[in-house]
Amino acid sequence: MAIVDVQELGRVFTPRRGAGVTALDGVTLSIGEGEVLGLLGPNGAGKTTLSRILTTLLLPTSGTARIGGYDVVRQSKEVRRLIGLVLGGDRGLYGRLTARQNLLYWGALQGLGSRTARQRTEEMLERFGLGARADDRVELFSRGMVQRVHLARALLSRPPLLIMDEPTNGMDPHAGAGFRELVHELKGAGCTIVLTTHDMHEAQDVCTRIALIDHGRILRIGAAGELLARIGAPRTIRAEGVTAEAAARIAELPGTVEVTEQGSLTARLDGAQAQSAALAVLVETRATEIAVAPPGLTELYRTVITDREFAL
Ligand SMILES: Nc1ncnc2c1ncn2[C@@H]1O[C@H](COP(=O)(O)OP(=O)(O)OP(=O)(O)O)[C@@H](O)[C@H]1O
Repeated sequence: MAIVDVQELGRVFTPRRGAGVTALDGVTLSIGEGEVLGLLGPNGAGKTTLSRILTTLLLPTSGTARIGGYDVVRQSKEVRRLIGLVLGGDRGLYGRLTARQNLLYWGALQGLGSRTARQRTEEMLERFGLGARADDRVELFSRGMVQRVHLARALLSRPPLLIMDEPTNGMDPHAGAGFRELVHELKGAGCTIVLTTHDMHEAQDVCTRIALIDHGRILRIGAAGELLARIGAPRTIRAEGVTAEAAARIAELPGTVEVTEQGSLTARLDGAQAQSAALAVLVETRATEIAVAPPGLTELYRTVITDREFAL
């Protein structure tokens, strides 16, 4: 059964003056129970807008979204009981309150009852390694610690659906790995997760499906393996000790998409023929550390999302 059902969802931001911005442009999407759906796309693609509508923080201007059968606009109270929201960065916590106070306060807002709220707060502080700093004000925490408080808060009411907007933003590699373990664990417990991230490795590791979004539209949606097979994304060959002549020969092979050289070489190659030819050149010219990497989400992303001019 679908826990999230989105039909032709749209959101236009209309400023007082000037043209409106279409942040979401007719998104249709269904998410089954126990899925982990990754939302990937460039800055300004519409991912946060979609998350905010699903969590009832923002109204759509067209279309519908239902969570557990409840409409996010007309039945927002029921929807809020089903979701936990994890935001990136400093949004959404009370800096002047301690970690423990933030969790207790949130538990009260969720109507948990003081005994349950206290019990779960202690559980969460322990689980996220916040015990030693539980009575420090959150504004004194590092970004990674703030993220752990966010996660603890979202899980306090044990919601069946978690919406996470860049939850690992600012986490160190250890905390990031801990986060991925947590997602696997939650998935095992039947939790459904919508995860916005710019981290392709994280998405590939934890997501059961990926939605690539740009200009407010879903461009591709499916399991990473399926999407990769469909587009035939280029493979990457890396090598060390590559001569300038070898790099030039590889750059000229039909099927070479890109060659970068910085003492070592990285070539993106389309098709088996280009790959074999490049390997032959590398072996012949005695390159070392030759490695072929299968296409991953980075290649998918680069193929589907057209380059944008970098604009601030
Ligand atoms: N309150 C707002 N008023 C006007 N425009 C907005 C508002 N919120 C978002 N937008 C615009 O809507 C578009 C989509 O923004 P959104 O924040 O959803 O993107 P995103 O995919 O989450 O980007 P990022 O990866 O940078 O977080 C952007 O063009 C953005 O400028």
